[in-house]
Amino acid sequence: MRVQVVEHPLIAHKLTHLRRVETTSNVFRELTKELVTLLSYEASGSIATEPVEIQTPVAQMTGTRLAGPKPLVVPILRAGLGMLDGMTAMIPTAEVGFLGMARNEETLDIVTYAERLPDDLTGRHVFVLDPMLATGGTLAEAVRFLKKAGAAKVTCICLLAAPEGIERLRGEVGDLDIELYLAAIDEKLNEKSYIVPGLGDAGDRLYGLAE
Ligand SMILES: O=P(O)(O)OC[C@H]1O[C@H](OP(=O)(O)OP(=O)(O)O)[C@H](O)[C@@H]1O
Ligand SMILES: O=c1cc[nH]c(=O)[nH]1
Ligand SMILES: [Mg+2]
Repeated sequence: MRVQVVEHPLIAHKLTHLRRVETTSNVFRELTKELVTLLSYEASGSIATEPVEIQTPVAQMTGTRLAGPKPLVVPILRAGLGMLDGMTAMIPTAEVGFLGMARNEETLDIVTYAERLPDDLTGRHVFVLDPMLATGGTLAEAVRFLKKAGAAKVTCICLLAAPEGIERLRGEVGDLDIELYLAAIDEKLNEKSYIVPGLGDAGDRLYGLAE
């Protein structure tokens, strides 16, 4: 499993603003979109391409285009939905599927309450979007599900991760062909399994419940 923290001054600046308790939902949504756009540049580095013959106004040349099958972007509802626009801005031809997953805040069990994906994922490069990798339970479950459905490669894009979550992911699905791109790895999880220092509940902050 490849793990890369994308280091860039704009990512560090925007992430700091995102974390601040006084950042309102509308600004939080805008920053999330901008951060995903920056992260997706790195995260799409291994996307498959093929040569294409084109004519410029001056000459014929061999250019490059994305190879089929189309990449599939899968936000994990709810919070992952906040990352979708930033990603499709960069890969407008991608297909989009949805996984609705929530962790029970008492037991930390993962409930998959929605699934709307293409029937056959064979050979597909899937980009999973979820801002928070805390205990890793949600992402491990999502990766297992997508791989079982035939995905050839899974690239996960998260804003923040706890070291405990990365280790769990490595232990449970690290032998599958997966990559993880992050804006930062934080210090630890607290007693409620929230990321410290983190940014709080990403879904609540995106959709106004934290204000
Ligand atoms: O790594 P884990 O310990 O599994 O926690 C991470 C999950 O928690 C959050 O979602 P949440 O369950 O709060 O659902 P929401 O997006 O609807 O708020 C987050 O968006 C991840 O999906
Ligand atoms: O810190 C955390 C952990 C899980 N989910 C969140 O939204 N935030
Ligand atoms: Mg939540």
